[in-house]
Amino acid sequence: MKSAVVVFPGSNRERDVMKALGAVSGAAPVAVWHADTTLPDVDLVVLPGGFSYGDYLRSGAIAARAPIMAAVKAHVERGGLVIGICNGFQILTEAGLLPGALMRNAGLKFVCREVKLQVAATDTPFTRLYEQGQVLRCPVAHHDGNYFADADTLARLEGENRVAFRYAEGTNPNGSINDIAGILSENRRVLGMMPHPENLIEPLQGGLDGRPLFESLAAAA
Ligand SMILES: NC(=O)CC[C@H](N)C(=O)O
Repeated sequence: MKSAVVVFPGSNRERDVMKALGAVSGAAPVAVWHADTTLPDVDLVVLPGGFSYGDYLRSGAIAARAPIMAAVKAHVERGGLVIGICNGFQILTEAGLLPGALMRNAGLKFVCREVKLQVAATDTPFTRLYEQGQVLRCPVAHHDGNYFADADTLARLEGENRVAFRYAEGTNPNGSINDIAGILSENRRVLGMMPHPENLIEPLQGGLDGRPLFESLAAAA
């Protein structure tokens, strides 16, 4: 699987996700700078976690207008795979590539802890190696993770089975509507999620629950 990881000023999880992709797929991802205007020929584009442009204006709002994003949109239009993790999810909603918005956490505090995630959809290139309903451990670290969408959008997401992950067992850390932790685009090739699967891919990190996501991608591409 060929992949590119977009680095913005203030990204801080790009190394984690590059390591996860390299370890699972055997191919080192290419780092692409936000000011670049073209992507290399890749199957997967990753928008990593962090604090792009210092989270000024709104988390992800400035990054969504960075020069590289036109190439990311063209990649999506070609049916390419994209995953946005945490700040990457915020960037995808701000860019209009996924519906809804990530608001300030309901508790108005930054949360950095482990949650439980339930796999809500397995017919996706990101989750096919999980079991439907499987509960995973996964870390979160954010202040703007409170997913919101209007009633029509929510009905559509639920009706089209586009919720990939939900917070499980009362662990919703941010007030997200319907316990939504991650959603898919209409063609199921773009995933945005707040938790960090790249931080549970080897025993040294305390678990392997994030690994099947990267293995699913490696098998899909
Ligand atoms: N870990 C992250 O990607 C943080 C995301 C975002 N900047 C927030 O705090 O909401």
